[in-house]
Amino acid sequence: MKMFDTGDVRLHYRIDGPDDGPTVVFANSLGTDMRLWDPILPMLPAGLRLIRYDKRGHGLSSCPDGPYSMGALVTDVERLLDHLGVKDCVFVGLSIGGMIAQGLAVKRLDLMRAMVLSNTAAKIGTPAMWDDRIAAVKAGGVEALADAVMERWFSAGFRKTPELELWRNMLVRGEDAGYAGCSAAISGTDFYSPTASLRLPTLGIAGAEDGSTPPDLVRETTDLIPGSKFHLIRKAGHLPCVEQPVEYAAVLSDFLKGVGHV
Ligand SMILES: O=C(O)CCC(=O)CC(=O)O
Repeated sequence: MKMFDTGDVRLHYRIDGPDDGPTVVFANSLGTDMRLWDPILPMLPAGLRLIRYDKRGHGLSSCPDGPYSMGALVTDVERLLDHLGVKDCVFVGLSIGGMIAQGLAVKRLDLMRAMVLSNTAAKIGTPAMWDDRIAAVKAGGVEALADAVMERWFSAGFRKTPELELWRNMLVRGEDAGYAGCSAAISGTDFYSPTASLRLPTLGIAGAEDGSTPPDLVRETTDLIPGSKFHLIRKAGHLPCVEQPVEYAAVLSDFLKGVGHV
């Protein structure tokens, strides 16, 4: 467990693997922390330097007053990667983490060899939808949204398993202000034009039962980048790294090999 003060926020991060290994950076979704990646990391090729962090308002990172902007979320990870001397990483972002990936690629392509846009899009939802969600969190906390979020995050099959409770706990025990702050950042983001200008190896991953970023939406964003690849994971919702970790790790490992990272 490590902490880095960017000047604006204290970010909790963790590094697994050798200091000199090819670097893979993971950015997680709204309402989750870095444990989102626990199911897949043991299945990735040995020798990688795996960097995870909790974005502002999430996990063990500090929770500045909101609302947040996408620019601030991108700058947070940019400063962390500069602090760690990262260059040439593969950046894996899920949902809002995938928006951060797009923003970072536009701003600092020198940091990235390739990116994975998992269960994400250039634009997610509408400002009115996010306003309603932020108002609901302010009135009743994230708990007020939790049952609906579970329906979007997980397939019907997974929602019947005892493991669901763990992920629901992660969501509702997070900071309400962090959830609302990051919701505002998503609301204000439309990356269609900047993402279409990107030229780097990109893999899109979607879950067939994703109620937040359905496969067509993920594909539309991935297709903005010429030469990108796309993979659909069946029997999974918004968090396929949780529901189908073996397939997710295999697809990611193949991509890492394809871009010469292993
Ligand atoms: O998961 C994210 O980062 C944003 C997309 C979303 O709204 C997830 C959800 O449906 O709760």
